[in-house]
Amino acid sequence: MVSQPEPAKEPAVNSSLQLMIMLLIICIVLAILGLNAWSMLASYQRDIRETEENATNLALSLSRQAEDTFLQVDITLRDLAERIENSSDDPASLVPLQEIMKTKNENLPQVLGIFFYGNTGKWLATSSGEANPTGDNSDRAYFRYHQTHDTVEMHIDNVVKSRSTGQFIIPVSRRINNADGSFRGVLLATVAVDYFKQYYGYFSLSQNDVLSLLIADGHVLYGRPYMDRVMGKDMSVSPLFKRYLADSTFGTATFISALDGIERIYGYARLKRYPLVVAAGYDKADRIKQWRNDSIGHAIGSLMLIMIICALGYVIIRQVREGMVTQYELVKVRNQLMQLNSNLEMMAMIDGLTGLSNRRFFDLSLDEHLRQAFMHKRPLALILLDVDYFKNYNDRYGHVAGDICLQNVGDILRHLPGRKNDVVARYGGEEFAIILPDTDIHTALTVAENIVHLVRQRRIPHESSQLPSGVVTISAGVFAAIPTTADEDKRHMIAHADKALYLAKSSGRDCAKISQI
Ligand SMILES: Nc1nc2c(ncn2[C@@H]2O[C@H](COP(=O)(O)OP(=O)(O)OP(=O)(O)O)[C@@H](O)[C@H]2O)c(=O)[nH]1
Repeated sequence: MVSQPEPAKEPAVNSSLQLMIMLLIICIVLAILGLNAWSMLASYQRDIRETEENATNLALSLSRQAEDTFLQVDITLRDLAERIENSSDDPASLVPLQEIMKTKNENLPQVLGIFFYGNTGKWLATSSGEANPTGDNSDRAYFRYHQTHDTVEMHIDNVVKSRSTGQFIIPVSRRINNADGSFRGVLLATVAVDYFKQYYGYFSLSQNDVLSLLIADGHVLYGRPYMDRVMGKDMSVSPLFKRYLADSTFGTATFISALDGIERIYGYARLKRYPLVVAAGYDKADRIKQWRNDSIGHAIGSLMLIMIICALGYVIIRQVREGMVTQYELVKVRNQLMQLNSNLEMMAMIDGLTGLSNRRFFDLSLDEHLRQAFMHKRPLALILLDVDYFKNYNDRYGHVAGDICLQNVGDILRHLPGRKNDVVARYGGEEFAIILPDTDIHTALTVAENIVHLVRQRRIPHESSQLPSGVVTISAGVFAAIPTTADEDKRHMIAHADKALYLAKSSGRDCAKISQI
C-alpha cells in the first residue's frame, strides 16, 4: 500500500549533556577542595608534630647541658668537701684550701665564686681569697636547709642576689660535717644565672617562645625571655608539674601558660642526677601563623585552578547549548522541509479537479494491491467508470459545467460506503477507476451497479444525453481475479476492465458489465 510520509517529530532540546558536564565540574571542584583541605590538614598535623619533636629534642639537649653544668660543680664541691672534712678546725689550714678553691673556680666558667661558711654562717674561706670577717650567711635558705638536713648530697636552691657581687646566682651547696657527723658548715658554689642566659640566648626563637630551667619543686631558676617576671616564681601549679612530669621524665605537652595566657607546645625533660627540670615552649599561634603562610600559596593555586575549571566548564556548556540550539534549528528546518515535501507528494497524488486520488496514485496502488493479492492468494477487483455522452454534455453546457459535473460524480464516489483500503481515483478525462482489494467479481459487480444507480439518482440534467432519462449517467466495466504471478500484468487487468466497460457502453450505457477471463 502506498503510504503518505509521516511528519517528523520536533526533537526536544536535550539538556542532560549540560547537566552531566555541570555535575562533572562540580565533582572536579569538590575533589580539588577535598584534596586541598586534606593536604592542608595533613601539613598542619605534620607541622604540629614537628614542633612537638623539636620542643622535646630542645628540652633534652638543654637538660644535658644543665646536667653537665651542675655535674662539674658537684664534682668540685665533693672534692673540696672531702678536703675540708679531712682538715682541722685551725684557720691556718684553710689558707691552702682557698688556693685550691681559687684554682677550681677558674676552671668553672659557670661558677662566680666558691665559699665555705662555718656552722654559724661565718665566712671561713672563699675562692677570691677575701673572706668577709663580719659576713654572716646563716639567714640564707640553703644554709638553713643544711643545718636541718643530714644529707651531704649537693643541694640546689632558689635564685638569690649575690651579697658579694650583686649578681643573680643559683646557690649550689653541700653540708660539711665534723668527724662525729655534726654540722660543721656549708660549702657553696654560686652558679651565675647569666651563664644560662648566655647559653639559652644562642637559640633562635620567636618572640613568645620560652626556655626555662626550674627546680623540680616548680621554682624557676631561669626563664627566657621573661627573666625578671619569672625568676624564683613557683610554677608547681602548672600542668607541666601537675600532670605531665608526674607521668614521664620527658615528653611533649600543649597547654596555656598560667603566666601569660599563651598556648604553647612544650617539650620537657627532668634531669637524671639532679632535681631540675628543663622546658622549651613554642608559641602555638605563631606556628599556626607560619603554617597558614605556607598554605596560602597552595590555597591560592587551587582556587585559581578551580576558577579556570569553572571558566572552561562555562565555555563548554555554552558551546554545547549553542550547538544544541543549532541542531534544534536544523531539525526544525528539516521537519518543515519534510512536511513541505510530504505536502508536495500529496499534491502529486491528488487530482486537482475532483480531490480524488490521481492516475499516478492509482498506478502505484494497483501495483501494490496486485502484489498483496498474489501473496495472500486473494481476489482483486477493478472497476472502470465512464460518464456517458460527456462530449455532448460539454457541447451543451460548456466545459466549466462539464468540470462541475465531473466534480459531482467524484463527490458521489468519494462518499461510497467502501472499505478503508479501497482506492477511488480519477483515471483520466471523464473516466474513474476503483480498486477493491479482497473482492470477487460478483461483489465488485454489485458495487459497480450501485454506483451507476447512485449517479443516476443524483439526477444531474443532461439534455444532450442520447438516453431517455435526460440525466447524467455512467457506464461501468468490472474485472476481478486472483493474480497468478507476482508480476501480474497490470495492463492485462485494465484491459479486461476496459473490455467490460466497452461492453456496458455497447449494451446501452447506464449499466455495469463484467469481463470474464
Ligand atoms: N469538461 C471537461 N471535459 C472533459 C474533461 N476531460 C475530458 N473531457 C471531455 O470528455 C469527452 C469525452 O468524449 P468521448 O470520449 O467522445 O465520449 P462520450 O462523449 O462521453 O461518449 P461515450 O463515452 O461513448 O458515452 C471529450 O469531449 C473530452 O473533451 C474534463 O476534464 N473536463
